[in-house]
Amino acid sequence: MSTGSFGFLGLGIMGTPMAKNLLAKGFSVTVWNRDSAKCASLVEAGAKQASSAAECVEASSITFAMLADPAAASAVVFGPKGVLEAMTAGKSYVDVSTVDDETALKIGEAITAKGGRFLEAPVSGSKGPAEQGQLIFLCAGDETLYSEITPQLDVMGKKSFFLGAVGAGARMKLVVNMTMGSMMGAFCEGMALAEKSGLEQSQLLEVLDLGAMANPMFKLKGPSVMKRAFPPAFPLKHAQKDMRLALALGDQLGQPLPVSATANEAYIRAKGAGHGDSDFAAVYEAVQTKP
Ligand SMILES: NC(=O)C1=CN([C@@H]2O[C@H](COP(=O)(O)OP(=O)(O)OC[C@H]3O[C@@H](n4cnc5c(N)ncnc54)[C@H](OP(=O)(O)O)[C@@H]3O)[C@@H](O)[C@H]2O)C=CC1
Ligand SMILES: O=CCCC(=O)O
Repeated sequence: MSTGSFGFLGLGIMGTPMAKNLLAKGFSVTVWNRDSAKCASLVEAGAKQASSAAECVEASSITFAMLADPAAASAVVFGPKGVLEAMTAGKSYVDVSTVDDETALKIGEAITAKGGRFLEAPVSGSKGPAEQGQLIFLCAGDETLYSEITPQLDVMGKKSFFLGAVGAGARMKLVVNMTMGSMMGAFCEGMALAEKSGLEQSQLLEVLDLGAMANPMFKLKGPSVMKRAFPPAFPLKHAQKDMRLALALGDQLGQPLPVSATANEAYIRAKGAGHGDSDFAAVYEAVQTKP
């Protein structure tokens, strides 16, 4: 292991391009994924492949993890042949998955109890920004580690924030995604009502894009909604997980979130109807009914 050796756990829609960007800039990267087949394109791009999360941490000074949800992030750290088995003083762990603050704290405490350093760094931005190295990192935890990995964060992203103690990154990420999920729900209702009332959805998109509500998300997802084709960039099951975690945070804090709670119902309905692996714009399927 050299000081410049990086690990990457979790090679899904986001983890794969993030790890590829590190490799493309010449960093030494060892990868692991539960389904080992997903390591192939990374190995082709120059990565070494580990046979377990523990082996990946063993081979790396700093390990990034991009995992589905709190259960996955915890399983990879605390499970058999997991991160903790190889965590020692001198090693660092950067969890870029979207989880709740309780999970981030639990993981952070376990890493530091083994002598390691911990940074949570969930990202804003989706598949395209991950491929283009344009993510936004929402970091909290060990500030020295944050400063040390600035070159790597700069390869994968366009901006990084340091928000303070562990938990603040998760909370910021959940607030952002809750806002986004509600916005997408309202947008899909607008598209459905436009169609039902005899308007052209393409004209609604144009009107929205010229006014105060213009935003990259409506512009990007509008054509998908019109075609009712939802190849996953941000899987709907993860968007619903984020709504659920944000609502739980609101509940803990006594913060009413009626708009987001209602939007969450639409995501639950879309997931139940089999759209969990589609892009989150497929929430349209839960609000659209045939004319
Ligand atoms: N897609 C997006 O636009 C964005 C996603 N995020 C967040 O990033 C994280 C990853 O998202 P994304 O890449 O889209 O998701 P994917 O569903 O594409 O990838 C999920 C990853 O988690 C792994 N995983 C799931 N469960 C387990 C488990 N029990 N044990 C070990 N590994 C597991 C999967 O492994 P396997 O391949 O074996 O199933 C896979 O590597 C999520 O927290 C998501 O909310 C954040 C910003 C944007
Ligand atoms: O967590 C996913 C965020 C998707 C995005 O920011 O576009």
